[in-house]
Amino acid sequence: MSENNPENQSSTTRKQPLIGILALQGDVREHARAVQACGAAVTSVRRPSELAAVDGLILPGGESTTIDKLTRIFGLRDPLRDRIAAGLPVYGSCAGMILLANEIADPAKDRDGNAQQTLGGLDITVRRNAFGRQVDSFETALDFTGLAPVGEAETPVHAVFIRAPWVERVGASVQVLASVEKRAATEGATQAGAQNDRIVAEVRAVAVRSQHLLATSFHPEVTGERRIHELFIRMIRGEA
Ligand SMILES: NC(=O)CC[C@H](N)C(=O)O
Repeated sequence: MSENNPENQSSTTRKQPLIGILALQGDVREHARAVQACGAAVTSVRRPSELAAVDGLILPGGESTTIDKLTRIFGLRDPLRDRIAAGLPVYGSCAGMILLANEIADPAKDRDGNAQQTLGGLDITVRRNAFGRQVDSFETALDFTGLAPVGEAETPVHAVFIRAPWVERVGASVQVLASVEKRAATEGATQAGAQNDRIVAEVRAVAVRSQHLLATSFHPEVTGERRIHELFIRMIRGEA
């Protein structure tokens, strides 16, 4: 069988997958650059017909309340929910993670008291802007499961968090790929009294996967980190 004959190759290896970036608001260009750097084809998605053409979709970081509203204005909410439910591989970063979550612990409400909606699909509960005021934005080296080729050591991901959510609950089907420690030393421990002072750390999930859905609280697209996008492309190809 000739490797060069396209008919002899499976549909996933015959061509590079076409990856759509939901381009309503947020850091669309950064994701597009990251996808291109991984050698995959990329296109903007603003219409149902554009959504129908893609093999995988990225929900960028930005403002989840705005993206939520715009999906409805652009007639994309139901098509997005339908394709996610039908198994479309989707990667959401930051606001994109919020949009993929089945539940938001603290949804924003508009003037009429309507809570923001998500697209859902990923059985997690997220808390928006979760890391608190002092550390609204921060960078850290993060251990991330499953990025290194088999047999090679994992090396940390340089992760940038910008008013990021964390994951408070994961369903049974959801795998945690990375977590951070939230040090609750200063306020909590001092209040408990000097004798009992100790450093306590809460561990919070910041990268999760469930089958065809991948989400990170942080932004690999802004640091030149390509391994998360590569993982997503392998998921689309059925290789991860
Ligand atoms: N960098 C981001 O995507 C921030 C997410 C934003 N805090 C939200 O709730 O949508």
